[in-house]
Amino acid sequence: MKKSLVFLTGFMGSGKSTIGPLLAKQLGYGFLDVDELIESVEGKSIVDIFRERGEIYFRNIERKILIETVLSLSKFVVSLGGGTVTFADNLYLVKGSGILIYLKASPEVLLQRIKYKTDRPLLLDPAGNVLPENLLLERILSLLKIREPFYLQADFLVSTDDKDVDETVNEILKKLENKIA
Ligand SMILES: Nc1ncnc2c1ncn2[C@@H]1O[C@H](COP(=O)(O)OP(=O)(O)O)[C@@H](O)[C@H]1O
Ligand SMILES: O=C(O)C1=C[C@@H](OP(=O)(O)O)[C@@H](O)[C@H](O)C1
Ligand SMILES: [Mg+2]
Repeated sequence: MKKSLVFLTGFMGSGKSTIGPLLAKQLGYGFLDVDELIESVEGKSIVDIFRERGEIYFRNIERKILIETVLSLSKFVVSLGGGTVTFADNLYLVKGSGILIYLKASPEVLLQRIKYKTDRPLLLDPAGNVLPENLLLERILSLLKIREPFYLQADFLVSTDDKDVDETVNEILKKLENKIA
């Protein structure tokens, strides 16, 4: 059966939030970024939510928004957070409602894309500072090891390492042909 909901998953920095709106425009679909919705519902940044309430609180909000708002959308591209499909049975809920695409990037490319970013609490030190490059790469490698088995359950993956944003969008469009309503 053809679906009308497209989800982007992948590690932090893989490009979900960048590619999502461009893909939606090409498909004539709406666009939603789960992290942006969480920030607007909570009235604070992801960093502040993690700092003030902790990761489990964040995961429960993320899951509630997924179930109550996101899964019933139609003709939407949804950029998930990098941890969404790794928590509880979110992966199965997502796959049951739409097409899941894994935006894959190598650890080295991820490192280059995220090394100066301060908006991802899981990549900061306990004081909230950016990690030095060697420790950041270690963090990426250890998280990827746990998470990639989840990402690999996507309907298909697109490698983004050697592509610019437009090439990535075009490859997704090609792979989605005949699969969506
Ligand atoms: N080929 C590419 N695809 C996606 N993002 C890229 C690419 N090359 C560089 N970038 C940059 O990498 C970052 C990806 O961040 P973002 O889209 O927020 O990722 P995510 O939402 O997956 O964490 C952005 O700063 C984007 O400009
Ligand atoms: O990987 C994760 O657990 C997270 C990824 C982030 O989203 P991006 O993948 O869009 O950076 C955001 O949801 C939060 O910081 C947690
Ligand atoms: Mg994002």
